[in-house]
Amino acid sequence: MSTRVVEARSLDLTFSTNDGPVHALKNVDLTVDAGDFVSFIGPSGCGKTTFLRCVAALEQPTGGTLTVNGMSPDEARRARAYGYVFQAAGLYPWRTIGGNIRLPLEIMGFPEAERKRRVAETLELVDLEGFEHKYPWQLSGGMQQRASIARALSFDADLLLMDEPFGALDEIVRDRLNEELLSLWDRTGKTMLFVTHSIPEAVYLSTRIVVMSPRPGRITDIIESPLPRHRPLDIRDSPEFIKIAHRVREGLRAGMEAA
Ligand SMILES: Nc1ncnc2c1ncn2[C@@H]1O[C@H](COP(=O)(O)OP(=O)(O)OP(=O)(O)O)[C@@H](O)[C@H]1O
Repeated sequence: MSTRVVEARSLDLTFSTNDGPVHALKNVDLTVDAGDFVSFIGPSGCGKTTFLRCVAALEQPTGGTLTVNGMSPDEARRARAYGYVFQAAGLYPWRTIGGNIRLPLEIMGFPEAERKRRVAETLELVDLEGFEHKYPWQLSGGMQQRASIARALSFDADLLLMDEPFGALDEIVRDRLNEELLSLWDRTGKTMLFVTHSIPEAVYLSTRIVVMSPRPGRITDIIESPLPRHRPLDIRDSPEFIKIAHRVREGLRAGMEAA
C-alpha cells in the first residue's frame, strides 16, 4: 500500500491586500503518495508557489484541510519532513559549498561526524564531489543550483519541495539537471513537488502533472503520466510524450480563456 504524503481537501487561501482580497487557491483537491514526482504548471499568479508554501507551513490556508505525512503542515515542519529548494540557489556567499550544505545540519544540531558524512554523501548525490571547499561564486549557475538541492537533501527528508529551481538556467544545462534530478529521484525514492513554467520539463520529470489556472488559482487538470520510470532525454520525441505535452498545453489554454 502506498503512503499518503500530502493530502489537500477543498483547500482555499484568500490573501487580504490593500486592493481587496486575492483568491490565490480555490477548492484545491490533491493527494500525493510516497515516491510520486508531481509537477505544478500554470501561468504566473495561479497559486503554484502558494500551494508549496502551504505544504511548508509558510502560509496559512483560509479554508479546507491539508496534511503532510498525516500531520498538520506545522507539525511536519517541526518534524523536518521536507527540504525546500528555491528559484534562486540562495547560497550564502561567505560560506563554502560544504559550509552551505552543512548549515541546516548545524541548525538542527547534528553531531560533527554526522555532518561530515552527510555533506560528503549529498555532494556525491548531486555530482559535486571535489567542490566542498569552493565558494558559490566559483561555481556555474547550474552547479550552484545542484548545491542548493544538496542542501535541501542533507537532512534526508523524504519530501522535496522545489519552486522553479531551474527557471533561470539555459536549456542545455536545464536538460542535464532534469536528467540528474530524475536519476536522483529514482535512486532515493523521494517524493517531489516541483513548480515549473516549462511544459517539456513538467512532462519529462513527472509521474503526475497538475495544471493550474489563475483568478482564482485552481487545479484544472491532473494528468497521470503513462511514461516509464526510466526516461532518456529523447523520450521527448516519442508520440506518448507529445500527446501529454499537448494535453498540458490545451489545459493551460482553456484555463487562460476561462480566467
Ligand atoms: N503574501 C501575499 N500577499 C498577497 N497576495 C499574495 C501573496 N502571495 C501571493 N499572492 C498573490 O496570490 C496569487 C498567487 O501567487 P503565487 O505566487 O502562488 O503564484 P504562482 O503561480 O507561483 O506565480 P509565478 O509563476 O509567477 O511564481 C497571485 O495573485 C499573487 O499576487
